[in-house]
Amino acid sequence: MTTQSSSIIIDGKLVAKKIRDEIASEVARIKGSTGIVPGLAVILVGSRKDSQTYVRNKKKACEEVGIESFEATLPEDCTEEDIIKHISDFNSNPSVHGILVQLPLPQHINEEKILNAVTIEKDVDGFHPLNIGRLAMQGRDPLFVPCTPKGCMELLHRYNIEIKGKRAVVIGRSNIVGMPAALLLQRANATISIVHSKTKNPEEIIRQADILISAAGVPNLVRGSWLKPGAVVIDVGINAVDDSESPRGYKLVGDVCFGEASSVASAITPVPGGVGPMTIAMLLSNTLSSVKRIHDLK
Ligand SMILES: Nc1nc2c(c(=O)[nH]1)N[C@@H](CN(C=O)c1ccc(C(=O)N[C@@H](CCC(=O)O)C(=O)O)cc1)CN2
Repeated sequence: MTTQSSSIIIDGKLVAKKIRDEIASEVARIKGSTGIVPGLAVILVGSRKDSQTYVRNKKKACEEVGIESFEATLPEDCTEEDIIKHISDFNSNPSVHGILVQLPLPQHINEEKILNAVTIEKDVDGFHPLNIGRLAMQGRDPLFVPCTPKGCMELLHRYNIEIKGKRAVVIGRSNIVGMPAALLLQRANATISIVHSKTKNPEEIIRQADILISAAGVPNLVRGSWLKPGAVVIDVGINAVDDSESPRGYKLVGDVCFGEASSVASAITPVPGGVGPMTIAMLLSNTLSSVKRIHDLK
């Protein structure tokens, strides 16, 4: 007889709501005691529907917690200089405590040049090379940690999942998720491996994971049989697949076959409703830390 266990579902939507409520109280306390209103500036280039939705959701989340939002929307064919001009204005605007440039940028724009222009003190996305460099170094601390990987770590902490001494595998090595997620797990004293598109026998490495963070962007890549029984699975993938039954014509699925994995893992994040909502909650959290640091508030 085989016993089928089922895993704890890590509810990112619920945790993100709790964090937003905590941030709203803090923002109200700061406003009440100092009159300072935290401000977040978002720069959107082009007209990608998904980016427009994320930016709209960021503005709405700011509004709900009492953070003032600033926005610059630029056309697809704008120049790097146009974007940098807006960044410079926000860098020197004392009402703005956080600045982000929504990614991806159009092909003709040099992402590195743009991200380097955001002052490190307001880099609430944590993408500036100085912040990433500090994250990678022993004994140094970044001013900000990228939001999605920070959200993954927050979920592990809030569900009391021990990281120290565990074997952690990260699938994907992107600058915005995979690489910083691996660095954060290492800083939390896990032993890490990174699996990527050129890795030989990825299943063999993934099967060793006590904690798996998948950020591959490939729908249903990870099968239940690839997991170590009892592993904790954090699925960062948000992949749209055709679905004629959905009004949108598509549905969102993760990198991990949820049905198979949930009978092997001890805990797992769903898609949607897992890591995604944590990204925006962590952005608000970084903006709150920024206003506190800039104004030397407790
Ligand atoms: N400058 C940045 N650009 C991008 C980032 C980022 O952190 N900074 N991350 C992603 C997009 N992103 C935020 O910008 C983001 C992605 C997904 C979600 C989310 O809540 N997803 C939901 C599903 C939403 C849906 O139904 O469509 C979920 O997973 O439950 C929030 C933010 C790339 N660009």
